[in-house]
Amino acid sequence: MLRYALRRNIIVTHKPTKLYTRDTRITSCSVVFFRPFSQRNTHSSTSLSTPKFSMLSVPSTPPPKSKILVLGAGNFGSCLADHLGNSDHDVFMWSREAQFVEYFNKHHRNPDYLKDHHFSTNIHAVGPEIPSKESMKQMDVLLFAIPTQGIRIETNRETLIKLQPNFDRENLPLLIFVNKGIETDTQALTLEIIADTCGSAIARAATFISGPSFAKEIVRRQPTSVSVASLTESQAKKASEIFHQPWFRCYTGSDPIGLELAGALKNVYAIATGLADGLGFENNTRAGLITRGLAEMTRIGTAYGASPLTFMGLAGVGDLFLTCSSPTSRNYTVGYRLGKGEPLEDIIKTLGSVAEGVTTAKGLKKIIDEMQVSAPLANGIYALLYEGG
Ligand SMILES: NC(=O)c1ccc[n+]([C@@H]2O[C@H](COP(=O)([O-])OP(=O)(O)OC[C@H]3O[C@@H](n4cnc5c(N)ncnc54)[C@H](O)[C@@H]3O)[C@@H](O)[C@H]2O)c1
Ligand SMILES: O=P(O)(O)OC[C@H](O)CO
Repeated sequence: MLRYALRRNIIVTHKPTKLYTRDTRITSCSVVFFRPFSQRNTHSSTSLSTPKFSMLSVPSTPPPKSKILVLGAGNFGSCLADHLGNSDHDVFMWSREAQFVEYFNKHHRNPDYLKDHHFSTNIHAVGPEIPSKESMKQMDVLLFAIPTQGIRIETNRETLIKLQPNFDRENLPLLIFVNKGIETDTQALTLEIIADTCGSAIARAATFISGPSFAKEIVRRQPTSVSVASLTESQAKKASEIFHQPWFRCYTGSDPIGLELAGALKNVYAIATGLADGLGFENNTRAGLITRGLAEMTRIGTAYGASPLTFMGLAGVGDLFLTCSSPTSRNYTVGYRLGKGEPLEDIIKTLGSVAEGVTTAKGLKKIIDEMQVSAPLANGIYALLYEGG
């Protein structure tokens, strides 16, 4: 396990508010360091610091109006842009497609996703060029809603690489990430991808939001609760205030790694429950799979250095329960259609949207093999997707 940690250069610190670099000789070091695996207790929760979760009270005065740039105009990016626009912020939504930008600004509709929804007029679409240094300087918040991994390329990494020369490093905006996945080839979480591409100072400024949150329901103002975590709790609090509304509740914590892992792993277990449903198994089976999935993701997360309690919260069991039990989930749908006998390639081609569990299952397989964690469900899903069953 230590070998794994060193290869990946990830060490979880006991003080989650700081990021350290291992080797001060590497001045431009972009590696995020956490507590050494050798100091981790992989089975017991008692030695792990408990992230502080606090219920954020609804602010008595609305948060100041922020300038927010949302990167990614898919289901989740446009749904969150809508929520923020309706919360009176000035929202800019970047898309890499010129046609989208033109269409959205004319009709306030998304031609590809959430097609029935009329979006907030506080949103202005921008692109397809990568946002300039000047425009980035004016932003209080950058919200990344781009998938971790495309079918062939690492989409989040690609965007960060292009964007990073344009950051105003003296005056960083709040950086918020909502993607839920593990990069296939590197097995990196987003916090590591940010550190790799932009450096540890920018990784320190990152905040993560995760929890049971279908875009389709958020645009209809269905009450939704999410967890918000960053290495410094003040940033998580700031992000919460920007998003918080009576129908959109944010709970802050300080276990970004646990939150990220929970969000990524639940997608793999949703493929498993979808598969069982597609094969004709009933409620007992699904409940058993969700419960064993929760045990498995907690085991993997704990071995990774995350707090097991994070998996008991909104980003863990909350999102696992949602995703594993609803056909609204794309990951569940992939599993369901596999269970009905459709080939994976056809499902991916026709799904029309990302199902991060498919690529995450591949990255996760390497992680569980190297860490030697017992994960029969994740192994089974990997075998089904990539080894012909
Ligand atoms: N949809 C939801 O309900 C939901 C909820 C919570 C979290 N998420 C997570 O948010 C992330 C985005 O999901 P989504 O539902 O919006 O996906 P989506 O498939 O609906 O949209 C993805 C968007 O990203 C854009 N994109 C893809 N590759 C890109 C690249 N290289 N550069 C720039 N843009 C690129 C696409 O053009 C598209 O607009 C995923 O990690 C997902 O797990 C989604
Ligand atoms: O449609 P899915 O399976 O990507 O799930 C969407 C969200 O992650 C649910 O919280």
